[in-house]
Amino acid sequence: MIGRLNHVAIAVRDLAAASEVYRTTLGAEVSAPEALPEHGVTVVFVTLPNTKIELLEPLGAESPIARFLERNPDGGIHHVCYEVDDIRAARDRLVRNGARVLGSGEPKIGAHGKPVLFLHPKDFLGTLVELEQA
Ligand SMILES: CC[C@@H](C(=O)O)C(=O)SCCNC(=O)CCNC(=O)[C@H](O)C(C)(C)COP(=O)(O)OP(=O)(O)OC[C@H]1O[C@@H](n2cnc3c(N)ncnc32)[C@H](O)[C@@H]1OP(=O)(O)O
Ligand SMILES: [Co+2]
Repeated sequence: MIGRLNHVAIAVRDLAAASEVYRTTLGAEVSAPEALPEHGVTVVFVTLPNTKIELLEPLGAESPIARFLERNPDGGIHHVCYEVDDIRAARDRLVRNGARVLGSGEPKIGAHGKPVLFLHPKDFLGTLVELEQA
């Protein structure tokens, strides 16, 4: 069911400093920051030849990454995102198999303008999983 690895997300406290690490120290192409209030994050994407790295900074009091950063003050890998051909069919199959879909269960539009869903980390080996419509 899952296809390509779309991105690996890293939660950070300071997006400008994190972007500089990827741009200058690692020599990568880093996008301009984009605020996504509906997701409670500001994001930049690092483009790699085979996938992307998503750097996330909390946005707003209700950010879903706030507690993660309290537990991991230096930042850390927050989620992996896999592409699926049909996100609603994937969700229905996962729910039938007992996985927990986070939030309302309805896909939201993600950072690439495509529908996304999140799956509970406790159901996937301690890793938060994002699904994105291919
Ligand atoms: C940029 C837009 C979009 C895109 O298009 O790419 C994005 O990526 S948005 C990214 C941010 N959005 C989300 O993460 C939405 C889904 N996330 C959530 O709903 C919450 O973050 C969460 C997964 C429910 C966790 O919320 P939190 O407040 O941290 O809950 P708890 O403190 O109760 O944690 C419960 C339990 O789960 C462990 N946990 C939490 N986060 C992670 C994580 N990222 N990876 C692995 N494990 C995680 C946490 O440690 C708790 O475990 P125990 O202590 O053992 O109970
Ligand atoms: Co993501």
